[in-house]
Amino acid sequence: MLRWLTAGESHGPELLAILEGLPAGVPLSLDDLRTDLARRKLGHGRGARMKFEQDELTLSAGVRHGVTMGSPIGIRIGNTEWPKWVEVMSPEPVDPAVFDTGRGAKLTRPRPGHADLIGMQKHGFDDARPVLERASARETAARVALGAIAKRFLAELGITTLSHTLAIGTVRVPDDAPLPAYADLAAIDADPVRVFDAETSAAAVALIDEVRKSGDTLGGVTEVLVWGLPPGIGSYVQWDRRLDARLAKALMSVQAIKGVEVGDGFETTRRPGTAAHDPLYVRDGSIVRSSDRAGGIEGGMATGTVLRVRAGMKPIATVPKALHTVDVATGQDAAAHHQRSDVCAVPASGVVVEAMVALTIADSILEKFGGDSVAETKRNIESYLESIPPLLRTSHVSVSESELQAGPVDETPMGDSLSEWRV
Ligand SMILES: Cc1cc2nc3c(=O)[nH]c(=O)nc-3n(C[C@H](O)[C@H](O)[C@H](O)COP(=O)(O)O)c2cc1C
Ligand SMILES: C=C(O[C@@H]1CC(C(=O)O)=C[C@@H](OP(=O)(O)O)[C@H]1O)C(=O)O
Repeated sequence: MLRWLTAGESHGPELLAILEGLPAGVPLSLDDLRTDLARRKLGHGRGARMKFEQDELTLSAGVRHGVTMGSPIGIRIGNTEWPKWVEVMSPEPVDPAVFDTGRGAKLTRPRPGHADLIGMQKHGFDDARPVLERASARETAARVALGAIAKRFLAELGITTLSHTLAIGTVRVPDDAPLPAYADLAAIDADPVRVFDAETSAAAVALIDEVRKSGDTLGGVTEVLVWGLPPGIGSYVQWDRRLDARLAKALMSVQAIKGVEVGDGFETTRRPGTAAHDPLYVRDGSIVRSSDRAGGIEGGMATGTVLRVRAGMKPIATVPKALHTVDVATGQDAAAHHQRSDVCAVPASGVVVEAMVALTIADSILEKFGGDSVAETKRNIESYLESIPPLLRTSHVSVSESELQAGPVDETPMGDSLSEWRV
């Protein structure tokens, strides 16, 4: 079992994270984590803080000479903004005058859509500061660092993960646009909004600029793709073992994510059964699917084809054209608290969602295959794949109906396709 926790406030000294249960023998460098931390800060529409705050990374435990040891991994990400917040966020009591003006002034005009008001009710605060400090998506830096480790482990098993932006506000990648391949990751990261379609990207950038000028904010949709999964991780036998349920929980836990779809998701509900599923055929010695509508999960288990999940993010709640609220210090109508903030963080949310998918998949892999070293996990996967009876073996690549019809009559004996697996 893999487990992980984070701690830390948005303007505190640092974020902390612990990852426990990762096998020994996973090669891991600080640069693996730094690369993903840098990806999370990018995206047209991010606020000023992304430009001046650095993520000061330390790997404090669990890694020796560039390889995991099987012990808990400890991560520290220093907030370089901390010197400005030492008094406001001090763990020791400070002069109460700090709370009269400036940074320390009490926040009593809760932002609709953020955690401010309910957090104050729940914890008995007369100031939204302690709420927003932890509700803030600054915490996602810690999750992305954890996810980078999970991805490194998965890469050792031949499993690769990619995220990309599908929609920003009303601008959306056309339904018939081709899916990106893992090789397209660098191009996606180089795009200002992480969209794998030049026309859609330009339209999304223009929309963000327009919305920024009008003092508004935007949400959107991201998609994560995972290649190389062994079939059968997850389970149909109990609600909390289902892979789709675990992914939905992981994705919904990301700040501002309001919806999750697996495969064609809600679109599937509008189709008849004959056009909603992925029919099976025999091709080149194994069972192939003629489409990928299910997104690589059937009955709560990975099918072994590409996994495809989507996360929908609501628009940023700190709207510059401030929303109507109430000043809870006076009981009067007011405009919601607003300082700097992101206009659109959908590209960054994709990197966060990708991290949560990687952690969830790594956990499911370890649940089925175990292993105290990555070599042991690998062996267990290989022997499981070997044990699948020839007539039950499936291909991890789908082939379209038209290709299947055009193709030659298949003479390959069933079960000869195991070499396709990249473990
Ligand atoms: C990467 C990322 C960046 C975000 N940046 C901001 C921001 O600058 N301002 C803001 O008000 N909300 C921002 N949010 C969203 C808030 O964290 C979120 O709206 C808040 O936690 C309440 O949403 P919830 O109801 O889903 O928890 C961001 C979210 C993510 C994932
Ligand atoms: C700091 C990060 O995101 C922050 C997430 C966030 C929020 O309310 O979620 C609000 C903003 O913080 P601030 O109000 O201090 O400008 C973002 O900058 C980050 O992603 O590293």
